[in-house]
Amino acid sequence: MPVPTLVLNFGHSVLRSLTDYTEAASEIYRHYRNGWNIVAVTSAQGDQTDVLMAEARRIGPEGTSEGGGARNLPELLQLGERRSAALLALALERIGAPAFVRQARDLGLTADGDPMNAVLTGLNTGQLMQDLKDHDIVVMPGFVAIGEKDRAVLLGQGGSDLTALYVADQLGAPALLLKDVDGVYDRDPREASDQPLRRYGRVSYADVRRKAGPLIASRALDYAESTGQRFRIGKPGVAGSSQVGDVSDKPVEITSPKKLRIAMMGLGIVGGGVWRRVAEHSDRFEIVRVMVRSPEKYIDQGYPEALLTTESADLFAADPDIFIDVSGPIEPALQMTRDMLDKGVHVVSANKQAMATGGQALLDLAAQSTAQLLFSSAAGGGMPVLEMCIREKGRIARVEALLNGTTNFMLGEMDKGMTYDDALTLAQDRGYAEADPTSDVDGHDAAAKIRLVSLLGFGVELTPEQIERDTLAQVDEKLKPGTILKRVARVSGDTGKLVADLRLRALSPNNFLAKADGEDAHAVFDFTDGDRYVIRGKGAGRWPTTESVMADLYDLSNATP
Ligand SMILES: NC(=O)c1ccc[n+]([C@@H]2O[C@H](COP(=O)([O-])OP(=O)(O)OC[C@H]3O[C@@H](n4cnc5c(N)ncnc54)[C@H](O)[C@@H]3O)[C@@H](O)[C@H]2O)c1
Ligand SMILES: N[C@@H](CCO)C(=O)O
Repeated sequence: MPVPTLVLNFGHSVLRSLTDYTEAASEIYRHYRNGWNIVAVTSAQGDQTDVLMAEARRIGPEGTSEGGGARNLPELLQLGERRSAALLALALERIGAPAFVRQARDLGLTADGDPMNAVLTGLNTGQLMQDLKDHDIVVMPGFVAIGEKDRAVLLGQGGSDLTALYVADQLGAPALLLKDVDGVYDRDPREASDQPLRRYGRVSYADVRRKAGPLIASRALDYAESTGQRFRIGKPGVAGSSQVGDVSDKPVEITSPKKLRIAMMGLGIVGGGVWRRVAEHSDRFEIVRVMVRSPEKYIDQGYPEALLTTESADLFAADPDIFIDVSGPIEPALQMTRDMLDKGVHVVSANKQAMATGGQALLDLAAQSTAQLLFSSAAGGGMPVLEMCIREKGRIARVEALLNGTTNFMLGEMDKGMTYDDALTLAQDRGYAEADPTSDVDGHDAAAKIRLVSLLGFGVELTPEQIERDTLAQVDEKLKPGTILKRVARVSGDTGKLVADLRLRALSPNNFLAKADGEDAHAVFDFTDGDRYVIRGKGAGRWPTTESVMADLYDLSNATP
């Protein structure tokens, strides 16, 4: 079965500053981890199109305007959307999400008529489907298509909404247009009024025109109505949205999400990343206390002394809604996780050793608690391997995966001629390795992740001793000419008999796992019905791991009334 595709459009209103591209990448990642392939269509940032237009007026022929007068104007004006696509792809790359930029020409997106207001006529859906199969996420500029004589043409005002709706329609995929409002309201939210604002769950094309004219370009709305296409309008990071179609429901008042109080343990590579990203979302989250071993070290780095503590009791006393564990050792992390769940505090953990040791008993405790236990970042870094396990449990026959970023990175560097020691030092410098990196090289780290895959994907608890493993010291004896060496985690079987190991395997260069570069993580899931899914991401590092923690935080925020 092909992976379902979702088309997202990032409008001008959500691409105002460079930071907004980070938010857009997060939005894409959250959908990707939920099992979607993504086509992300970009608008230009802020007023980029106006800036380009002003340049054209200065340099171009007399009479150059949005209405026409210069045949080469589309070549210039398309650059805003193309720049946006490249920036978004870079933001995705930073968090380790797979991303491939495609231009209208590559995808055979064609249009006819007025070069400033052209009408879309075709898309090479076969090419786009292939790109999605190969890369999972395709980023493309909106607003531009290829017209007569292979020249660029533009789609008029709000053209990227139209691009997204057209592409979604051609693929038979759902579309979500992302704006700075989380749906269609009964009046423009910018208008001052003492009446409460109400959002539509479902809203008709006619009501969108009547109540929310500036929200979506009329050409895009006309296109959807003429083809009977339903689509959603929403806001990055917010679960609620409005579905545009034939009918309207009664709009309802929406309350803003409660600001969640966070107590955190650990402020290292991952903790430092989480701190910064949470600070960018001060409307949704607030860090109220952080437990570290040596506060002086963090005060020197500029963290506020008043928030730091060495005492776990202070974290409980801070009355948090969420406990984030980004420490390394099993204890006190595991006991604190249990105690927090007992108190009804949600837990987000990156601590794979604590989660694997807690095992089924910890999951049972969480199931009895009013709070949730989320630990997506504990395995695979930014690769959503545990999400896939949870989603597909009961259907999985075998998982093959690269689950340790440090060793994958080291194998790549050693293959290029670096020594084992230098490769390990570099992995540590880049923040991939554990505090004690023997855990990475001897397979202890990957074994904990294999235990989490077994637990969530197969419902089986394995002990570390049940996982046979090769250490990285065995590289020379395993390498074969013409092959690529990877240390592959493998889990297969069923609840009756599950077999798991971690082996250095000499793979053919065509093998999907062999194509993972550097700290990349790849995983192949084979299902009992013969289906196969592959997923990718970065297996380690500050930003990919932070993104995974942030996605768990957003899930909690969106689920909290
Ligand atoms: N670095 C990565 O790429 C990555 C990826 C996924 C998961 N993880 C996991 O995330 C966690 C943190 O990793 P990191 O790379 O940030 O490690 P790090 O060594 O950079 O940071 C660990 C932090 O935990 C603190 N800490 C440890 N024990 C503590 C205790 N008892 N009380 C208070 N603070 C304590 C340390 O002082 C430090 O601030 C680990 O469990 C790791 O396995 C790391
Ligand atoms: N040290 C771990 C961090 C991610 O869990 C790795 O290299 O994979």
